[in-house]
Amino acid sequence: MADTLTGPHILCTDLVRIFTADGVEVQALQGLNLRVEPGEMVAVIGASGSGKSTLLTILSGLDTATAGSASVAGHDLLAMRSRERVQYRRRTVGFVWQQTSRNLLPYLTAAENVALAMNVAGTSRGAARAARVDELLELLRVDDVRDRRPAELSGGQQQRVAIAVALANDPLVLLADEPTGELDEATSAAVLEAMRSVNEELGVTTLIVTHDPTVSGHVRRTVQIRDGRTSTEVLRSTRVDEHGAEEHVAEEFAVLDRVGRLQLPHEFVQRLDLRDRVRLALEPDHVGVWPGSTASGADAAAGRRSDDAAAEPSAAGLPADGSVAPTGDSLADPADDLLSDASRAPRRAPRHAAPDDEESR
Ligand SMILES: Nc1ncnc2c1ncn2[C@@H]1O[C@H](COP(=O)(O)OP(=O)(O)OP(=O)(O)O)[C@@H](O)[C@H]1O
Repeated sequence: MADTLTGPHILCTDLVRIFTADGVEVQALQGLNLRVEPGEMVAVIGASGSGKSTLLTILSGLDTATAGSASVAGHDLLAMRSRERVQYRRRTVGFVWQQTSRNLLPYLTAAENVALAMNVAGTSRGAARAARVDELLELLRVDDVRDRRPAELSGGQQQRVAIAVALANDPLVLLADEPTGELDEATSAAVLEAMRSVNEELGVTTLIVTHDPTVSGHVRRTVQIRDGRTSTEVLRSTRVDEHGAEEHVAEEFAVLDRVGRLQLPHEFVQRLDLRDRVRLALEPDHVGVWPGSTASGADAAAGRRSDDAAAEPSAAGLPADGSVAPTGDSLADPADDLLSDASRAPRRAPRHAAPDDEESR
């Protein structure tokens, strides 16, 4: 299928990957939804075992999902035949892995590694290829070590060269799996900044998968993955206040899937002792959620009136459009057993727009 510049560059819908090991099924991805627009730079962050590598392996064309759909730059990853897969991996996407040995050949210099990627894909020759190698090494600020082999480079230089290799064939999408996993904090920050400037200068759509929460400080959008699903998102932006001063703002949102499911943040669930089933109330601009498993929870919900706008410590309020700003981790699937006829109580939507002092972008 031809590449496309219209529509999302990454689109996963209800993506499922089930592994079977020793007769036991493991659901690594449990209906994951993800949409990344052209030119975006997004970090997917999650704890160990949450399904990050499984997602990236599918997006890179090395594995296929059990169910659902996934497309990258117009390529349907579940329907792709082997010939298209080869072209896809050579030209449409570029990869940066955590281990240098997976990114670079040890017996080639930095410049030769970049040139090899073009040679394999047959994308350019002669002077054009040499010029492209120079351009990429300069862009990644490793032109001064172009004639060194990987073992003669620092960890940060190795990853910069790896990024140059990944970009050699001008991919539409750059996929990175823990690209800073083996680097110290300062070097990680420098490599992430290099990826950010590549994203801005070349417009390549970039997806970074990592367990490192500090990566979120280098991207505008962070998607949290938990138990094989996307649970929350943080969007960072810069606003100008009424005095003309710039402030960085981070807003956190719960992710609502196609059928209306969301994961309540773990801290909300714990604070209100929500379990088994909860009560819901639809209000003009939000949805209220109350503990439903005890008589006192039911009574509390039933006793509230819709003109009571005071803050109420035993309920969580969610705007009807799902654009809430819950914080922290989330639990899987609390919405499956929701009761729909709860009594009503309005609540100020806890929309969260806190100034962000970190070096947010
Ligand atoms: N080939 C496999 N066979 C069986 N189970 C697997 C396989 N690959 C992954 N899993 C399981 O799927 C789940 C998700 O694994 P995955 O590697 O995607 O997580 P991750 O978020 O990348 O974790 P980490 O940060 O530790 O690499 C885990 O429970 C893992 O044990």
